[in-house]
Amino acid sequence: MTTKQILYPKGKLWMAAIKPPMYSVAIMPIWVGTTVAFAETKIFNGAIFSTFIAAAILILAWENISNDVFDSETGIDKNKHHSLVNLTGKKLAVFWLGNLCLILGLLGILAIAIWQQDLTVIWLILLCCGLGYMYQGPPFRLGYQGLGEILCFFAFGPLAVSAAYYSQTQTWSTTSLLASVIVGIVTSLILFCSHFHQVNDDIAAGKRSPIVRLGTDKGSQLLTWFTASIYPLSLILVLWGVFPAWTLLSWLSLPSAFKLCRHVQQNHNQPDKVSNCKFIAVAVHFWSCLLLGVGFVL
Ligand SMILES: C/C(=C\COP(=O)(O)OP(=O)(O)O)CCC[C@H](C)CCC[C@H](C)CCCC(C)C
Ligand SMILES: O=C(O)C1=CC(=O)c2ccccc2C1=O
Repeated sequence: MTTKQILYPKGKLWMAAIKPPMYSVAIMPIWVGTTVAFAETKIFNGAIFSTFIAAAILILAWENISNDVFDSETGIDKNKHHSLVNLTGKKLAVFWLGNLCLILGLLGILAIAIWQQDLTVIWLILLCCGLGYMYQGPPFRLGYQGLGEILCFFAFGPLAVSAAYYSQTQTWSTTSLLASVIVGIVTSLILFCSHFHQVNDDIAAGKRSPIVRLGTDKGSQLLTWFTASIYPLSLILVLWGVFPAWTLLSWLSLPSAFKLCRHVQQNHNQPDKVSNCKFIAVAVHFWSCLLLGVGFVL
């Protein structure tokens, strides 16, 4: 048994590599776009919804698998034992597994486009994939410049939510666009949180993540402001009559939001303690988006 295996049980490393909780990030834009479409038009196509969810999961799998491949080339993942490339030692196989996921995911989206006899959805999702590639792939690697959160906001927010809305209705909606701002913000919070414990590795590999740029203290303050922003935003939209009152159910994510901000404020400069904050952010994302969608359906 190697030292690595003694310190990190293989099963746990594989779970960390596959990141099951992260896949709610792919599901929620489709959920929110579809529920807004149902609220406004009473249209719901279950086959399109389930195909879109499966395709979104496959596309996010591609993003994560290829992230391990591209990061293995810059040396940034040399201490990341749960990188698929480090776990298997088979970079090429991992690369093609990622590509297979992408092809299958895009075939799902193509099926929706053919169903609709309209290529709009596929163009929107190709744009999302382009942003995903630019985040990590050469020659762009925009995540290394600290631009990942902006790409993440547009990919999982306006683009993915509008694509889901369009896949049901073949029209556009201002309400869906406004809901997508909330989805985009909470998704970017997850990415922002993922940098706190990686500052040293990021600096060593030349990655200027927002936390490397700002420092962990200012980063924890910014996190609090952005996390807090989604609650008054949804309240204003309800008071303006844009969102139904039931969407305030998303405020039930407040306990997770408080936990996230408190945890990061207390531990921002202690990598071992702050490393789990990404998963608290996933809980904020999950509950706020799930309940926002429920609020549109009720
Ligand atoms: C792979 C992502 C983050 C991991 O970043 P990092 O390298 O810091 O992580 P490790 O420490 O684990 O190595 C997420 C990046 C998100 C990206 C900016 C945008 C992705 C767009 C998706 C491809 C779009 C999916 C659309 C779907 C919902 C239809
Ligand atoms: O592994 C990660 O850190 C992330 C993976 C991922 O798919 C994702 C998607 C959207 C926002 C953030 C993240 C991650 O942080």
